[in-house]
Amino acid sequence: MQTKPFRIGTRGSPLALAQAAETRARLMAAHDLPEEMFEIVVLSTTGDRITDRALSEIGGKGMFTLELEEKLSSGDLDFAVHSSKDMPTKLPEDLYISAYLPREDIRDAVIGRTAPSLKALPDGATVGTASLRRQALVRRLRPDIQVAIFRGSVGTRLRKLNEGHVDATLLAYAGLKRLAREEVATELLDPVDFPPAPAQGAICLESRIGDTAIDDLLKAVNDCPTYDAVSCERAFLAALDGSCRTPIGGYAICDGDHLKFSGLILTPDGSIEHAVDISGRRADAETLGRQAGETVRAAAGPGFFEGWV
Ligand SMILES: NCc1[nH]cc(CCC(=O)O)c1CC(=O)O
Repeated sequence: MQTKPFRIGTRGSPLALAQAAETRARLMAAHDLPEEMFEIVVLSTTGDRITDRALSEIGGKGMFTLELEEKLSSGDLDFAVHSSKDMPTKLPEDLYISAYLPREDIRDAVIGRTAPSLKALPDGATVGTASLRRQALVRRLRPDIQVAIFRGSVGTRLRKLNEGHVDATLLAYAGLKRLAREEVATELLDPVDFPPAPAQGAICLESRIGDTAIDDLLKAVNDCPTYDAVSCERAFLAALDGSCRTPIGGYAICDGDHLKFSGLILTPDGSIEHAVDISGRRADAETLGRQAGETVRAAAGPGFFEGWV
């Protein structure tokens, strides 16, 4: 029996800490363990330190995970808690995603200052976001809207909005809910015309391959529909080479043994897009995601992924 506390790795942002606390609470309940059996170890990542540039400029996704993964590989952590959306599609060879917690709401929220919805924003309004996907999807609906790069924690972004730098900002509703700030949302965007980022709203747990004691611990809190849906979405991203430089949206929904996936890639100005819809057996979640990725990749042609940074 384990007597030392399990070491849970997390970033230090308020959202990351809330997610680590939720994970610990679920594990305590699933295994009837006291809080002292879990030590939350906070690490700062490159993505936390560099907040003045778009993520696509500083190298994209690994920026939020690298430092945690190094400490997992060296055995200094037992597992790490991540927003699945921030995970690169390729993981270090010795690590894997061992569990997904039940998914939160997948939608993006508008937090409007001068108007409540994207449609109602004034002509030429400015929306703050650093996400290429959100920029492209906003411009697709409202080509007159200007985009301002907006990074930092959820709290920082809400503060910048309230200071009047922009008319509105966009955030994952899941993050707002986990921070008990959902009342700031003025519009929830329908995934059909505003597809979320692959894996949005899902917390994942990453651990060492072959660490059976940790597998047994984490398996108890895994949510199978989330696992299949997010695996499909990540396979879609991987097939598109998931660079942060291409706006990509997509979401899978499990319905009994079935899974439906809708994906979209678009140019940064939202003027050209390629969409895909696919459905099949949940057991084939990853294959379906990969096929969807290959389908839009072929439809777009090689030139689509070049020509901008
Ligand atoms: N990179 C930031 C990030 N990573 C995960 C979330 C939200 C929570 C989630 O999607 O699980 C956010 C903030 C946002 O997009 O508003």
